[in-house]
Amino acid sequence: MKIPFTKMHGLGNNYIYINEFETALPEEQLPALAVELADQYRGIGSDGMILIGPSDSADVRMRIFNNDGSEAKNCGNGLRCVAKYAFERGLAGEKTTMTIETKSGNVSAEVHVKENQVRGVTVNMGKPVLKRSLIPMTGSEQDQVVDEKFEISGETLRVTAVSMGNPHAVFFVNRIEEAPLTVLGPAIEKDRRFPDWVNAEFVEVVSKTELNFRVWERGSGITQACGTGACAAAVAAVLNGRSDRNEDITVHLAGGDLTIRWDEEGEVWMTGPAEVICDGVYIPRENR
Ligand SMILES: N[C@@H](CCC[C@H](N)C(=O)O)C(=O)O
Repeated sequence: MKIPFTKMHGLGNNYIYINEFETALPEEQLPALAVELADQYRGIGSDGMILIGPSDSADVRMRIFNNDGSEAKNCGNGLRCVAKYAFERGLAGEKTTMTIETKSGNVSAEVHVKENQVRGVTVNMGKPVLKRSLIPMTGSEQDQVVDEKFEISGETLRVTAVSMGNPHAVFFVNRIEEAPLTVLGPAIEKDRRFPDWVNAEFVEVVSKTELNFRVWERGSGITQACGTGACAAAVAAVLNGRSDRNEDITVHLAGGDLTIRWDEEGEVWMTGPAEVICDGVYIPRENR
């Protein structure tokens, strides 16, 4: 068996995309395939695998697997890449605004096209979920987790928790260079207070409209960018009075910038790039 694929990235957050309109993959093999593809030595190398397939409720469906094989419910950088792929390969007709089904609900994405190529994508990421039990996070009965004391590995931090369909723990730091990504990232990710584990984000507030950002992703470790994480960071900045609602916030990630806005109606908007790296055909290990 050979698997046609496209490698794409959004700000360096790269996944192997497989078109399920053309290629059927056995459900039980998906986690292992994600791990195999992501292996930079014997696979292709990536932060994980994303499937683009038919949907009953939207133009296309996205499924995302991290590089440890776990399946997540949402992926911001993935959504922009899926929109670009669907537009350029005619999966959503000629629509420049399309709907995408995810495991956390449907979203809409608008592609910005120049000379028949998608140069950027704006996604309405929907409303953030702030209720503690839905993040999910254990703890006191407090309804929302905003600037809450969080002790871990002998350090005392303060956490704001936001779900963008997937869970995020946001920690503000004074200087992004000092973000304890490798020291505390793995411990936060699997901390028992987050029953589904969590993506850990460190954020420096440069100004009300500018944030520096670094991420330790659940299931993938350090990545160059996390779209849902950038949305969570902007929401957390507003909840902590460090940014304003309805204002564009530029989030500087390791791989580049995203523009995030949490509007008056409660919707979070994300705008940023998406790029194709290459198309290819993968030969699974067992078939070599
Ligand atoms: N990189 C993604 C998020 C991917 C899933 C995440 N690691 C999780 O397990 O929730 C993004 O751009 O949002």
